[in-house]
Amino acid sequence: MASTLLTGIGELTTNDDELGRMRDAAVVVDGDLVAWVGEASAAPAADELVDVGGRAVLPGWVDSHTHLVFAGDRTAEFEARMAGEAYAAGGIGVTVAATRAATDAELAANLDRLVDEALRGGTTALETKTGYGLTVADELRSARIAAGRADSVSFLGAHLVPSEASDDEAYVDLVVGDMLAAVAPHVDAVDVFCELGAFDERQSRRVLEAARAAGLALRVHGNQLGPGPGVRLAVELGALSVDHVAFLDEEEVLLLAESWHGGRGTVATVLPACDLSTRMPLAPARRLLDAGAVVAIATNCNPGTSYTTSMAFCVATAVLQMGLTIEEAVRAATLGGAVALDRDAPRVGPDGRALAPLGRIRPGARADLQVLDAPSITHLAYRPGVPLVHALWRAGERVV
Ligand SMILES: N=CN[C@@H](CCC(=O)O)C(=O)O
Ligand SMILES: [Zn+2]
Repeated sequence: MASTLLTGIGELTTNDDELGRMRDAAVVVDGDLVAWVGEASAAPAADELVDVGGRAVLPGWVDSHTHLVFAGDRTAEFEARMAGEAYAAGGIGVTVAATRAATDAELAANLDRLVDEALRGGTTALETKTGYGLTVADELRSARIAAGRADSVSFLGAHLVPSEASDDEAYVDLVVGDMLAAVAPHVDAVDVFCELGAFDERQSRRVLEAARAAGLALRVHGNQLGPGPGVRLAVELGALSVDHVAFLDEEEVLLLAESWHGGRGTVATVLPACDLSTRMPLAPARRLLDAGAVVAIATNCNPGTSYTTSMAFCVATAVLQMGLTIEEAVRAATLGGAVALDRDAPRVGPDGRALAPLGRIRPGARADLQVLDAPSITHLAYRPGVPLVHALWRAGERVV
């Protein structure tokens, strides 16, 4: 692959502690990596030159929480919610029925459609989950379909106890037994919906401990619909992230912050579009940042609680309604997501291939760059709802 010099960058957000937010900058992309970052006047030569005309450049979005393997939609449920109905975990069952009835090709096509939609909106890396199959065969095909189409795949067999299960315990036995064994080769993490109406603390612990024993990373859906044990459990077991975190007391905020003292802790992932779509309180992202927690912003794209792939919408909401500065929100939606996926540093993939770090623009990082049709990242919140992706590179390849 030839090298490319991006020059004429009016504002460059690197997320790098030393490089910071630069003006009049240039970036060299070589193969799938960033090779050089610095002042435009000092840029080296490259095979190809792209002048971005004073526009802002930032890392591609890293969407660390989506549920994209599904069929059907839940428009009627959404309409009823907007007319005053409350959201309940049981709605997941509607999507489970539609997903089981779909062919592999239909599930793959829907996933491709959403990944492509996300890409056009500036998302260059994403995690997705199983969780709408809930049988060994349907979770396995969900994991297989997701693998290779997402940067990270989480097994969410513990999403809901399906209606055909004889009892909750028997279903958890299946999740930690045959289901986990079947999907493990295709996923890198295990997630659990730890919430009233889904899985309680003891059941969630069983799932997470089995995941850990299988050598997989842990994630938790926690404290979404009310106070609960999700955050404490996630921190105690060293989960990479606990997501939703809408209902937190001060102790839980501190626990999340302190999890980073002396090593890698648990990322608090906020899902602003989901909070709005379920008419729930917005997660206390400001309080979390003030306490020193590591925060990620993700879409939680799914047909029930958050049917959007737009990270830009989530960033704008975080700024306009959650009290984050634009720089904090952009960092949470790029580097924050990378940390939640444990991809903020070089890693080795399951096949032994080197995986370049995500979420920063600096030498050695994966060349995931978005060029905004705006002079600064401020426009992401200043002009909410306006599609601002002017150009996009993913792993060094120009895709927009
Ligand atoms: N909370 C659990 N799972 C999804 C909702 C899934 C659904 O309602 O279909 C979420 O993250 O919001
Ligand atoms: Zn979710």
